[in-house]
Amino acid sequence: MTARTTAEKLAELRVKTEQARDPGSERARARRDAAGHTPPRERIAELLDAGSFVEMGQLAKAPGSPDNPFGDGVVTGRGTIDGRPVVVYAHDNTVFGGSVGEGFGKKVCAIMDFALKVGCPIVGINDSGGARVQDAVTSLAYYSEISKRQYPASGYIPQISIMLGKCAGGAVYAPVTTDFVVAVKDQAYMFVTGPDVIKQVTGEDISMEDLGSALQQAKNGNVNHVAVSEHDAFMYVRNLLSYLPSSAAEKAPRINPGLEPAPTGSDLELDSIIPDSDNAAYDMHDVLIRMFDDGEFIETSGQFAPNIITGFARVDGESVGVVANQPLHLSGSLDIDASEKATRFMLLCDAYSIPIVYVVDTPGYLPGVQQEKLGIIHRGAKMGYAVAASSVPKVTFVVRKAYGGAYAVMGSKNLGGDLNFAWPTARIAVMGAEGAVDLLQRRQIEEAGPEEGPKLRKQLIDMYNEFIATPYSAAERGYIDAVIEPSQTRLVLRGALAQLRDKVRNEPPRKHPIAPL
Ligand SMILES: CC(=O)SCCNC(=O)CCNC(=O)[C@H](O)C(C)(C)COP(=O)(O)OP(=O)(O)OC[C@H]1O[C@@H](n2cnc3c(N)ncnc32)[C@H](O)[C@@H]1OP(=O)(O)O
Repeated sequence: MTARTTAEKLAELRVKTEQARDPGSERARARRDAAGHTPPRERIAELLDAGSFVEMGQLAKAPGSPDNPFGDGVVTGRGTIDGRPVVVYAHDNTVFGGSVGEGFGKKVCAIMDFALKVGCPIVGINDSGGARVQDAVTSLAYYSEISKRQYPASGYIPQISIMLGKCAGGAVYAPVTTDFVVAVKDQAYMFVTGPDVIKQVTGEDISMEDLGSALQQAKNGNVNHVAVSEHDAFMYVRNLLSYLPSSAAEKAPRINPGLEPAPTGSDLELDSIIPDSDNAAYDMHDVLIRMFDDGEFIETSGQFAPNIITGFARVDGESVGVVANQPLHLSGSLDIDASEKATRFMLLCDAYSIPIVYVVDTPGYLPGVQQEKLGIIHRGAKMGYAVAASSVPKVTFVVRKAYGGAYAVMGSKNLGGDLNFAWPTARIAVMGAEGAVDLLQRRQIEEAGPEEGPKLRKQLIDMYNEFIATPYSAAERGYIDAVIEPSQTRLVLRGALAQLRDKVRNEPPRKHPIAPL
């Protein structure tokens, strides 16, 4: 064979690179274009800083046939978001349906190893049918290899999944093992097995929409955020990453510190935000946007357990995680879903050294047969575990009700809150006035007769609210550090977190604690 010239070798490289650019079959690409979906490299380009993407493994192929397409169903590489390094992969649905084969698996494992080495986030853009059926055990082996790497990555480098297509099997299990899952409405579908397999196995008829739409999966907690378009998903993830450190060895970036150092008109509005009536609802978001820098709050898992709000904001430029009750849903009570949502969020904040701010207005854990049957005892207990387990600075504001066990797990000082404040509108007690009076003074009320009984009950309720369920009995005992005017909240929080910046907690020597049942 004659030696080829340098020019010929360069030409060969150009041909291969061109073939690798969009390597799916014409039919598969036409199907993608007709669905209005974008190719993986365009998706990556939109997510990352312009021109920052450097591809790794572009010429990888599945073994077996020289005709196998380049890339093997996934595009992998590195780039930057807001100038900070990230590793990224995007499934190529036009090659074996974006399923995981040997070349694919090796590429994803290689960039995961790379991210672990340099300590930077991994963002996965998912559009895949899961394990490659024709590859049998090889694809299962590589899914396991990927999962194995998710473990050391967990809590060390942020892992984020963006769902942009119909994803099944491992292509949903791997994403839910990451820190955040973002799915696009009317485009992303997630299920362990699709409608056809379900029909075959159980005989149940269900549409793709009802089974696995982004909205459906957001309601059960599989998805943290539903985006309205691919672009929206990428912008959400860029924003989300700005609240997180590149790795647990670093701090999240401090952005625009020093904003509004004196009370503002928006602060003053907090003084009239709590309704006079105990049972009137209000939107906790209206409180939150007045507590943090620039009125910005990025919510996570908004559609799952909306009775508790979780998300990120900034205080004097520093990232904080927020856990707040939402009186608009279930009166802000804690049910199983709320407990699991808040638990996961607190442990995530703790892993990335992000302080936690609690904003409390909850009548307690949700009573009910269904909740008990589903195990609220052990599932609800997780929340207390997470508060105690989190060693990051924790600052709590009780704005209205803090009743029963929910008082304890919403960042109480007794369970590990570092600095705890209450508004004068706070009611801190074992239970609400009605319940307490009916439990303790039932006989007295009955003896007063049908005329006087209800009047006496009302008097006792008023007395309980006036003298017992107040922030002052907690302040007297040191469980509340100060009762503050609501309009002071933003600046008090700023001062509290500045004081707690160097907080350290020494852990006892052990391998790891064990979460409640
Ligand atoms: C550990 C695990 O992951 S186990 C789970 C294994 N995966 C599965 O059971 C899912 C199998 N796939 C499916 O159910 C469907 O393909 C869906 C729901 C994901 C997508 O459905 P549709 O959008 O209708 O796409 P369609 O079924 O036509 O698939 C598109 C192409 O991808 C291929 N493909 C999809 N999934 C896979 C897969 N897992 N392995 C290999 N090829 C696949 C299809 O054969 C098809 O190829 P073609 O273009 O040569 O015809």
